[in-house]
Amino acid sequence: MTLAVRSLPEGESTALEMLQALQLFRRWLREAEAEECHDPATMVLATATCDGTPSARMVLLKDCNDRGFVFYTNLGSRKAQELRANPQAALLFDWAKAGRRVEIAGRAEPLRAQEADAYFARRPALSRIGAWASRQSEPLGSRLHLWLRIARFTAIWATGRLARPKFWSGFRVIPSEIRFQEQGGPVRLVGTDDAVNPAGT
Ligand SMILES: Cc1cc2nc3c(=O)[nH]c(=O)nc-3n(C[C@H](O)[C@H](O)[C@H](O)COP(=O)(O)O)c2cc1C
Repeated sequence: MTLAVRSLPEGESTALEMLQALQLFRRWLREAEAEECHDPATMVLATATCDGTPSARMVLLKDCNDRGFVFYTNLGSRKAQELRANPQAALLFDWAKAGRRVEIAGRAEPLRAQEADAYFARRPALSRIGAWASRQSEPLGSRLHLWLRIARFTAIWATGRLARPKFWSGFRVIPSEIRFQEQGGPVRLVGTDDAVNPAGT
């Protein structure tokens, strides 16, 4: 049973409503961090080609502020190529233990280089090496080839020169609609009176 859904269709939502929805999302994410066995920042990202052929995959949410939802990827990947051609995207968070789901639709914008640089610099060394070594969405020639690339970039990292590759960056999904769903258990209010309709709509 869906207990609470808040839908904010483009054109009908006010900026204030969207800020409240983003606040509620961050609260649910914090609560999921305490409850879920899997990483609650895991989300499904759906994209589509210009002719509407869809595709979906898991990615990790790396930031959510009042401007939207940020993830990082290889810019040669299928998802990045599709988003550059068609910025419409959908995200889905599934927090099974809490019986909560959040569905988001919006437009993906590439991050500015400075923001991606700052995030890349904060990543653990192995993740930075992985970003250089991985040719995402391309068939892996052989494991040996991948290991050789990892060894090569580990050696470069050891000299302290592993800046963000130009082919790796992030996108921010700016939401036009956020739908909150809560299932099962006792009815509980899941947001401010304005942000969420507990009766479900
Ligand atoms: C739990 C999980 C988290 C993932 N997070 C990311 C991520 O943040 N960025 C990314 O590019 N790929 C991530 N991946 C890999 C993608 O799901 C996907 O296989 C890869 O990015 C290629 O996708 P594409 O060819 O559709 O672009 C993740 C996979 C899993 C299972």
